[in-house]
Amino acid sequence: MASHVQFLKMNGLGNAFIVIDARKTMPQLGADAVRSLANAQTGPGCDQFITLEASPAGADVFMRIHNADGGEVEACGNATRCIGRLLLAETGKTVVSVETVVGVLTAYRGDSQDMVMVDMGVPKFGWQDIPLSEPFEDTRAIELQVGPIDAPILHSPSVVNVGNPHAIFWVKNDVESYGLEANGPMLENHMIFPDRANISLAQVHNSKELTLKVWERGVGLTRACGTAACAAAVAAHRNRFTERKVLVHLPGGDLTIEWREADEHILMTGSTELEYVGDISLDDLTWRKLPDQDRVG
Ligand SMILES: N[C@H](CCC[C@H](N)C(=O)O)C(=O)O
Repeated sequence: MASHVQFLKMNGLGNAFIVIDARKTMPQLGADAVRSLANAQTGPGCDQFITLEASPAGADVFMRIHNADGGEVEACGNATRCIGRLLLAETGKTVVSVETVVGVLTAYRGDSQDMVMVDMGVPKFGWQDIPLSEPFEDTRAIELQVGPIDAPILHSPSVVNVGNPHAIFWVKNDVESYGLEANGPMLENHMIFPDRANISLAQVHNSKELTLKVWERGVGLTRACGTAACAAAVAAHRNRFTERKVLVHLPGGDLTIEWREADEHILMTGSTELEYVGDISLDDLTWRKLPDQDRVG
């Protein structure tokens, strides 16, 4: 078995990924290795660790997603865009397919090499689909006593599943003014969320624009979260706050989200960045950036 593996350091609006292409050699990296590499103190650092594998469903690739805490999860919109960029360049096609544990997603070339649009599929709203531990018939507004951020709530929180679970708290003031870093762990692990949840604070500016701050399940605060942007855009429209197409501002940049009326699919468009190629020693997980001329593939 190879003693080293190359990786790509990529990001979608600052949402950081380490990408390993295991379609040729499958490196044995367990949860402990993921945690070590995802931690910027001990590795390159990332929010999600992405492993590319052959697709059993015949898609261009199977994308396996692990959060920085080592847990495997169902969806990652920004990573899907980054992998879409790699596949679009690798295949020369204008449309590529990415299989995940919750289905096959489609990625489309955008107006430039770094811009990618992903069809994230159809959202789910049933309380069992989120999932929630209690029955709520109207998941646009669930009753959740959460203390500190109750006060400025404009509207009870909404929950949506876009492959992964999301809760959106509608706030009146600047999303930076609620100390999400302090409230995040309590909300992520609230007993109402048996699978935990990704937590967003959303400030709606007008019918076409909102701002998000996200505490990601298994990660913490991130610069951007694609599935959160999808969930918030859908929940905002369901609450009649916005139209079906909105511009979502995140700390790392903007995403355009459209919840298409014809088929209820969510389309997410935004930029991606390939930062560098690196190399990891599988013996001791030490790593280094590779100079351009040493890149393979
Ligand atoms: N950053 C990712 C979401 C990761 C969600 C993950 N934290 C989870 O546990 O579902 C995105 O762009 O969609």
